Amino acid sequence: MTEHAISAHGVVKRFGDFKAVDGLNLEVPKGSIYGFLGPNGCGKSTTIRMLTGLLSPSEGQIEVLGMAIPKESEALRLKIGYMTQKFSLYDDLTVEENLEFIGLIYAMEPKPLTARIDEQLETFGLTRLRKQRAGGMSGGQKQRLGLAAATMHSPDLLFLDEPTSAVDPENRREFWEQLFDLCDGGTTILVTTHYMDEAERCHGLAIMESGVVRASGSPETLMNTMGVNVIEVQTDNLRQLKEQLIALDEVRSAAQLGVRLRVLVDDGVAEPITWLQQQFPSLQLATLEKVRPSLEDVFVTCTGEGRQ
Ligand SMILES: Nc1ncnc2c1ncn2[C@@H]1O[C@H](COP(=O)(O)OP(=O)(O)OP(=O)(O)O)[C@@H](O)[C@H]1O
Repeated sequence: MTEHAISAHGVVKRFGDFKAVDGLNLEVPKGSIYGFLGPNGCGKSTTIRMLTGLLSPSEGQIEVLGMAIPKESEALRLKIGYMTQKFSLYDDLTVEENLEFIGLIYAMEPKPLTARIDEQLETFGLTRLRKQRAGGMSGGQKQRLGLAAATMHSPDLLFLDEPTSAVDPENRREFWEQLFDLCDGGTTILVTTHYMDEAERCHGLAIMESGVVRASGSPETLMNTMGVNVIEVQTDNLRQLKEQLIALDEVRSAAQLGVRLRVLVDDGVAEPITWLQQQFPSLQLATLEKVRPSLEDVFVTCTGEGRQ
């Protein structure tokens, strides 16, 4: 039996008449990196707040690290780390003072605290910056400090809410290396993201829309079972063709990528290339190729973003 760091069943969160989360079921295996993907406002942050015990669900059961939430939230707090979207450390304190402050909140004794600060500075490449005020750091450095702070007390489970929204691709890549190091050390990580390349790095994924999980599984499984074929078309007048394509019921989405149009056709259509050429005879002369689905294809297929 797989041990789960998080199990949630039938979780609902209402704000007045509005359901921000509507019947969420979630199983996150221990020691994995699990991604939450979804458009703005789909309920990712609300879900994280419930899983961390900061917000009580209106309905449903949540168990995190074997504890019933929100009942045992107080005990859970010592075992989890939470990095929010905004840098929530103190701009006027130096890097090491910020870490010291967090350590004191967790009631760490002076000697282990000093040793842990040194260790964290080293792990997150901040040793040279230890006397630097946090307010003067770059986006990438702040994010590393945020992760160092969130893991000061060596949590078993780490929640990261869009941790890389303010950093460049190189720093994002480095950040993910650090997440895999943490994961190797046994930490379970739940991360929300808008970036498909980040989602693809996760062991498991849930794609949310309007408070509902539309699809979940490993990135590979999601890509292999999404129920569409992906055809790339190279021809003239792509803009006009796109409009005509998305008017067809069998076409879930058509998106331009440079000189190509990426068309998602329901897999109920047995021969999608022949079918497209039958719909638009001018495509007999065009280049059409069936390609491997990407996670972005999965995303547009299950969130309906493709028709917008
Ligand atoms: N305290 C609240 N009171 C009322 N509505 C709320 C509250 N918190 C969140 N919502 C609403 O619930 C929905 C989900 O919000 P949430 O912040 O969970 O989305 P999200 O997926 O994290 O979005 P983003 O990617 O923009 O952070 C939104 O429509 C939001 O306006």
